[in-house]
Amino acid sequence: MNSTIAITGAAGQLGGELAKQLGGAAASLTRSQFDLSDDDSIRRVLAELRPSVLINCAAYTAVDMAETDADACFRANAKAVATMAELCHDLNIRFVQISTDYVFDAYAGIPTPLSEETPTSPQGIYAQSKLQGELAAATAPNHLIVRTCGLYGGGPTKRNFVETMIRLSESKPELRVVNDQRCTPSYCRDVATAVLRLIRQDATGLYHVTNSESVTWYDMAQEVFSLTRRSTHVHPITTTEYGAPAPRPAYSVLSLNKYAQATGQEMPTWRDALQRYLADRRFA
Ligand SMILES: NC(=O)C1=CN([C@@H]2O[C@H](COP(=O)(O)OP(=O)(O)OC[C@H]3O[C@@H](n4cnc5c(N)ncnc54)[C@H](OP(=O)(O)O)[C@@H]3O)[C@@H](O)[C@H]2O)C=CC1
Ligand SMILES: Cc1cn([C@H]2C[C@H](O)[C@@H](COP(=O)(O)OP(=O)(O)O[C@H]3O[C@@H](C)C(=O)[C@@H](O)[C@H]3O)O2)c(=O)[nH]c1=O
Repeated sequence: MNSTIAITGAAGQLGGELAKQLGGAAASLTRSQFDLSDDDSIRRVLAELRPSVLINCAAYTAVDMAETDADACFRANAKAVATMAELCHDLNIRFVQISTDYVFDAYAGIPTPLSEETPTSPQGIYAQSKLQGELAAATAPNHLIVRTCGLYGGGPTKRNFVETMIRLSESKPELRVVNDQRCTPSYCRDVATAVLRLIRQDATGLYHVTNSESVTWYDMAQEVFSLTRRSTHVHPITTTEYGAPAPRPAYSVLSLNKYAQATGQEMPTWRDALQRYLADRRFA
């Protein structure tokens, strides 16, 4: 086995950022090289590559489309993860699986940041497939599962809330954005740095890693337009009014205490991260 860190989904937001930060130490695998729907390709690539670490950033991430595409979503986000976990067991590879805040939903009483011990309650197809992927990943003896939220990064060609807001504002003077979902949208650069820190510390088990503090998507949209000096008017609406196909958590702010205790590091705030992303993007 060599010291290579293999990254799947390398053409995606987080995979691309990890590849950038790892440089030559990374074996970056895109969909054409590592297809989650093809077990044989997964087995062949990992047997040939024999990396020391496999970071799986590849996933079916189209949350709303998943509601009517369950088979493909579960094949990518659960079945393929089980295959990877089995191979990581057999080939003694450290398995790093990325998961989501959407595994949470209902909460009772006053919302407080959700810890790694908080019971999960995934509602939509995507969310359920990601929790099944966590359970599969945990069968690998040496596994690290990182839940994150609201990823953005990689510049204007990537699909995420920040880029969607910027793109829509170019053709619409007014937008309607939900104000009843609170979470912590996170800059891929900060999440990638934190994931690599956990890997270097030989951390195992489940960790929450997002930027810090929390915001509603409505307030996030407002901040995007304030920082980009756009006059787009944002109307606060409810999740019901928005009417997206997939259910989403009303509150999925993740507690970062376990990460802070393990690394001695505090994550940058979502506001600081957004400012840096938009500054970096201007020159992207
Ligand atoms: N985006 C977010 O807001 C959040 C994401 N996550 C999780 O983080 C991880 C990374 O997400 P993110 O970087 O945003 O995702 P992206 O959607 O940016 O990238 C996902 C990558 O996976 C690849 N992919 C999709 N389907 C397959 C498949 N069947 N076989 C091989 N590759 C495939 C895509 O390839 P291609 O480029 O060819 O389409 C893409 O490059 C995922 O596990 C996701 O569930 C967790 C919380 C929030
Ligand atoms: C584009 C848009 C979205 N919204 C709402 C929909 C949704 O509730 C919220 C976020 O919208 P998006 O569709 O951009 O993001 P969404 O696909 O919900 O993002 C999710 O991606 C997956 C992969 C994850 O794992 C989650 O952590 C989360 O980041 O904002 C509006 O209210 N108005 C809008 O114009």
